[in-house]
Amino acid sequence: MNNDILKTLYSEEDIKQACKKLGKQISEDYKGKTPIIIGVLKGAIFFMTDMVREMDIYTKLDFIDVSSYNGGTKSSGSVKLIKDIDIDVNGQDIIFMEDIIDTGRTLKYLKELLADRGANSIKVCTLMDKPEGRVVEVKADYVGFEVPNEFVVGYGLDYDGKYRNLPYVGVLKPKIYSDQ
Ligand SMILES: O=P(O)(O)OC[C@H]1O[C@H](OP(=O)(O)OP(=O)(O)O)[C@H](O)[C@@H]1O
Ligand code: HPA
Ligand SMILES: [Mg+2]
Repeated sequence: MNNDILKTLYSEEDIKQACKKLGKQISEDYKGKTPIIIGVLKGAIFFMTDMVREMDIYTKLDFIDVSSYNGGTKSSGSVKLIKDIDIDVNGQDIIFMEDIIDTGRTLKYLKELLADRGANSIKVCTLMDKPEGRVVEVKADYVGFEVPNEFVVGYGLDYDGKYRNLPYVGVLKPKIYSDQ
């Protein structure tokens, strides 16, 4: 699997440091509150579990599963809800945990969904932001890294459902896409 990677963008250590920094910042901003942390499956699994353990505040955890890439490198343009959250978010403070914001479609969909359900506040924490990929306007509140306009894999992010379990984030060799 490591052989398919052209270059590493963020090492395990880089990611660990980013989680520490963001966790500290969120703990300060939400002091005295109990935000609901919603992990956006599947990409955000590792980032979420690492992030919440860097937070020194009470939290409640939930998950939502949405998909729009179907394992490929291009957004299908429509976001499909696969699994909803269980918690009633009315009047609650929400923090979405995302692995990446690219076109912005997923985040726009999620923010509108929870705003309609009466959330008190909705913020977004993402490991990576790819501003050049943006198609709809949406902003993250907490960002680990601003990434170049390349398709990245690892630490939760997939190509063809694979590479999520790489402990770092990298760029695939072009031959991997052209073989498909
Ligand atoms: O800003 P966008 O262009 O909407 O892209 C970002 C979203 O796309 C990926 O999810 P994907 O739909 O691939 O599902 P997955 O997390 O299960 O891989 C990623 O995990 C984000 O949730
Ligand atoms: O660069 C990416 N890599 C993996 N999944 C993604 N979903 C949106 N952008 C990406
Ligand atoms: Mg994906």
